[in-house]
Amino acid sequence: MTPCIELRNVGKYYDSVTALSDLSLTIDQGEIVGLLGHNGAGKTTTIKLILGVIAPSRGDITVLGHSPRARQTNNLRMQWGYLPESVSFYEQLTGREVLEYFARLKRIGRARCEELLAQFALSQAADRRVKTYSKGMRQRLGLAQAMLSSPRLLLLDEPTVGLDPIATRDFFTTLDQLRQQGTTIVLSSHVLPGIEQHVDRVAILGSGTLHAWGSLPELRRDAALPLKIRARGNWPEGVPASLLQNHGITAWEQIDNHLLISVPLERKLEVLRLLLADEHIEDVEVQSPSLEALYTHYNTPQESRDV
Ligand SMILES: Nc1ncnc2c1ncn2[C@@H]1O[C@H](COP(=O)(O)OP(=O)(O)OP(=O)(O)O)[C@@H](O)[C@H]1O
Repeated sequence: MTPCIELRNVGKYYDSVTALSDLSLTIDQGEIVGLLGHNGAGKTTTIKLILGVIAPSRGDITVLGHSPRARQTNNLRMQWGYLPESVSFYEQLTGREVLEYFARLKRIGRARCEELLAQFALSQAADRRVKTYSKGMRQRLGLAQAMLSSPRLLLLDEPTVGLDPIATRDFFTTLDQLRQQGTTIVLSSHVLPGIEQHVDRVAILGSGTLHAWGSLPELRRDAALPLKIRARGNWPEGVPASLLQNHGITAWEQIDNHLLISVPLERKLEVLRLLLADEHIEDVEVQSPSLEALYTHYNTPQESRDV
């Protein structure tokens, strides 16, 4: 597959501040990539470097085969969508006027604006001034602006900030649809819930350094965090030692008629077989390490990791 974005050993320094150091990523066309990290991790810097708004201090960046700062990229950039971290608009303009203003800059017709106003539930408020919009409405207007050109590449900096749960869900549904149409999407976030099912790969950044890069199954394998198995059973005299202890499984606790077991990934099937062979078991649930657990793991210094 042709890469859409390539960063090779990219660093960005501001005097004594290292915003990003030695970042290498290859992002394929049509994938959704999450840039995750705390405040100051380097997410916005990465997005600005990909956009060509700032130049790297070292390393190389190519977007669709060109340097994002090369002159021939100007036309290509018209087909990219970008949502900055803090969206601000001309407060005196209406939502429709704002969108039409950006549409004119990108030589896009009004029909597309109407389509996006409807898609982001702003049609009814389209003739109200932006200064009367709630935070969520501004964010939705920003997203509509980013999607004006039906972009092949969409860069979104903290897109779900200010969105309520329904708007967040709708937003991710839109991203899934765009991915199906071949759009490459890079989104930065420090809000993890909700992202997991929608990203193909994540880059976990901390203090300008890449801590982890891969799909969630890859990161789960690499992190080797234990699985949680939750079983419900009806043992008349408590959980018998023969069920787990006698098999060397010690990380478990019983709360009423629930068993909470922590096992290494490679023992999953063995433990499931043991549980399913027990006549008192009524239900079994397996929980893979969540994105939150992986994020915490990779943001913990290696020497302090408890695995
Ligand atoms: N123009 C600049 N001058 C000096 N330092 C900068 C500049 N831009 C970014 N930095 C520093 O680079 C580091 C990374 O910043 P960046 O904005 O990329 O982080 P971020 O992950 O997007 O954080 P946040 O979630 O808070 O937006 C921070 O320490 C920031 O202070």
